[in-house]
Amino acid sequence: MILNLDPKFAPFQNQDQIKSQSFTFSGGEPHIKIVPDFDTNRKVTITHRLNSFNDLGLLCITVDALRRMDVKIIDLFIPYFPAARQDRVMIPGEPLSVKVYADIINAMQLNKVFVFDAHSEVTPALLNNCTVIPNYTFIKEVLNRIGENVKLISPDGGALKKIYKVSEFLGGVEVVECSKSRDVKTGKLSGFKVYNDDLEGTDCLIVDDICDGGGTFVGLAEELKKKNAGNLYLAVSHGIFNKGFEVLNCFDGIFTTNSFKDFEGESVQVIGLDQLV
Ligand SMILES: O=P(O)(O)OC[C@H]1O[C@H](OP(=O)(O)OP(=O)(O)O)[C@H](O)[C@@H]1O
Repeated sequence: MILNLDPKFAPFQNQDQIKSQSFTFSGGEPHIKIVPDFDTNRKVTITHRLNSFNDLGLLCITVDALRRMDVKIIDLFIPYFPAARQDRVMIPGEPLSVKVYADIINAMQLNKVFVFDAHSEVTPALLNNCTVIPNYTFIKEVLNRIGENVKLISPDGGALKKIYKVSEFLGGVEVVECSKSRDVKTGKLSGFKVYNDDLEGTDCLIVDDICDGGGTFVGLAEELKKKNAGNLYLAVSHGIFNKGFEVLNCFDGIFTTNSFKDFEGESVQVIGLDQLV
């Protein structure tokens, strides 16, 4: 049975649904009332866009409520894993945030945790019983929309590990490897390299897990344009887009899923996870 915690994010509609109402008390604490009209011997899958500690609070009390109703088997589907990029301590004094979230979720003793296109191998390594849902069907749907005559562009080493698997799934679409460098002291992006000189007129699809401010992709697009690439497209599993879409106007098409939020009316094509999992 499915228990959706975010009314705007409701995948798995073809399965039996548990009714609930969540709200926030005036003091800021989350609360939920689950309608106890279902067979608690059945497995419950909670779906939740868990983007922050506030969302984690609602998840914690929901699991508590289900346990008090004697639900034994609980799965969790959280497409975007918060702080997945804080998967290493770069300088003393920083937290290992991804582990903090993982430890709290592990303490809930869930049956399975499903994450969509995890940022790195650290997230599934830290989470008990974690299954990572790959981005293959998402990228396949993007190619359905833009055509298959493109090269897949991997922005950096992190993306590279995954993009060859995407290519294999798609029947061997060509991959172009790239790298980005950061200033050691400030962590700011300082340069990009594209390891393919034969891109004249070639349509390119940059594939990555997250677009946050977009600096990675704007910088890479400039390098691709220097090589006279054709149309440029961007596909990211998790769209944060904190600087909006104006900064990304070098792209002929931007694609994401609704793992983080909805982006209604924005200059991005959102492919719902309900179509992909
Ligand atoms: O839109 P932006 O603000 O440019 O951020 C997007 C980039 O950030 C993440 O990688 P990150 O640089 O954290 O990769 P790393 O873990 O390999 O350092 C993500 O995988 C993208 O490549």
